[in-house]
Amino acid sequence: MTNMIQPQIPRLTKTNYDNWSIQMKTLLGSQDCWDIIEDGYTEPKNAAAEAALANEDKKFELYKLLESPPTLPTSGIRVWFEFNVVEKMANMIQPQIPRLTKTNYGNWSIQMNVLLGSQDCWDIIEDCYTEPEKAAAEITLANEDKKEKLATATHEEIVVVIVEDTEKDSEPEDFNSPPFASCTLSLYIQIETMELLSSWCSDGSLPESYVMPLEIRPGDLIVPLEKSIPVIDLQHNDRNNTIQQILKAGEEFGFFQIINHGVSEDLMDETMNVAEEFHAMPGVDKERECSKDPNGSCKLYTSSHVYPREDIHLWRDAVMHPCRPLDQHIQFWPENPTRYREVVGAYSVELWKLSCRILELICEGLGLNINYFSSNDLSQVPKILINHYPPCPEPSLTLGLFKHRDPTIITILLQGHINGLQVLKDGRWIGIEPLPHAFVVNIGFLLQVISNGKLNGAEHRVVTNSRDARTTVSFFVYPCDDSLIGPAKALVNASNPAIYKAFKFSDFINVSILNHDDGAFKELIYEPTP
Ligand SMILES: O=C(O)CCC(=O)C(=O)O
Ligand SMILES: [Fe+2]
Repeated sequence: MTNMIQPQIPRLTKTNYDNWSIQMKTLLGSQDCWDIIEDGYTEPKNAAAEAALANEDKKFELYKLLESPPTLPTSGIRVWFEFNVVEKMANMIQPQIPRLTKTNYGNWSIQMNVLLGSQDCWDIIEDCYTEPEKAAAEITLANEDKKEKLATATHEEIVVVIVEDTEKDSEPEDFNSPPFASCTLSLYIQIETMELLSSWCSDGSLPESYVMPLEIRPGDLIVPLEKSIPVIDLQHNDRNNTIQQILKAGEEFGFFQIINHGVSEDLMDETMNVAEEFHAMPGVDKERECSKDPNGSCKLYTSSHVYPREDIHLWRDAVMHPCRPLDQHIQFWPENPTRYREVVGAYSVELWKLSCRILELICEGLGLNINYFSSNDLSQVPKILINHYPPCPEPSLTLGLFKHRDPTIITILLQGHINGLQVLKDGRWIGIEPLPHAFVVNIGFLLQVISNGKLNGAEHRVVTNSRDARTTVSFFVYPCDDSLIGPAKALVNASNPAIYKAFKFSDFINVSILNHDDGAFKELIYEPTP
């Protein structure tokens, strides 16, 4: 990468690491790129990396590792040559990137260009990117089996090797085994592994990287399970009364539970069963089941979307995929457990109807047209997120999810029968009691903005426990990417001015995913002009 900025870069050798890294840092730092790299880079402590640094001959073995994927020390991340570095960098900026495949290079490269270009990074990457015609790249791209093995190998560390065409290189070439005859190793990066939590958590330890700073640890405090979160009966035949209850709960808590909501109890139970069965499968199988879409719409991850960027990890695994229109997405969902598509498909259809019904009630209560969402280019694209929080050896030290507001319009949660969800009310955490066959509904931050602050996209978090695994299914009601979100015009006037700026949803979601603190949200509040 640095070669394109300044061709005279020092080459990494066994003796010059410190000096080399300072120069690299200065060089890339001057292009505002170093912090992107730093997160993906770990000191070369790992045995494979050390060995390679200590012994020039070992470089050749690194190439060999890449030629024989089963021995590549990797775990769970698709790695192949420089593509993966580009993908990884893009992932840090925006997790919704398409995955490079044999057939989508043109489209992929345009999207990467836009994505990284927006961060002033593309021109740096471009020169280090090899067109897939080149032999080394072709071999990796052409062999889907190898990719599969790379993706599912379960060693502890990953070594990514960036190869560089050195035809013009004047140094003697001692790598003479095709297809690497014209390549030298210029840099290698060791990336922290992204092994699913459920693949190793039963060893009884809580690694340091899961220990939260004191101020956000849940501690040993017993949080009361509050009856005060309203439980609203949707069969109540006084529609006005139902609307008033929803608005009041949305203002005071941002959360409420609903019963008699019309979704069959059997379907709720079956959905929970397949969700649990999915997370109980071996990691390799989960990876395979979530890799059916070349554009990567079905995402399996651990902790958060941006695991490689995290200082601290969360005690959860997750799978997320879009679910509407169903016929455009269902073919990319897991086929195992065998009833996954049938059950989660039926569940998505029912939850879609339920979300429309709740939004209509809310619109009516706010004084908006009941078709506000469908008629304002806010057509919704819901996603299913299945969270899994395994039993945790030290629940007082870690979290299943950080305190956050959902970046949605609303969220409807099936939380099963295990406690864990807590909402922040007047500076105090209160637990949301699991009620059989109820749904937990919460106001998303987008609806807080649309309602101009009347409704509360409340902060919530998830704590773990040492006894029971907890699986939950969130139905996230998102607007489409290019929706413009801002206070509804009907709710704003001279005596009630807009308190939020309008923003494009896609701009917002990228920032909010990367910042689990409130920064992204605060940015959107109008500072009154003096
Ligand atoms: O798992 C839970 O209880 C809550 C999940 C949640 O807050 C989320 O997915 O945003
Ligand atoms: Fe949430």
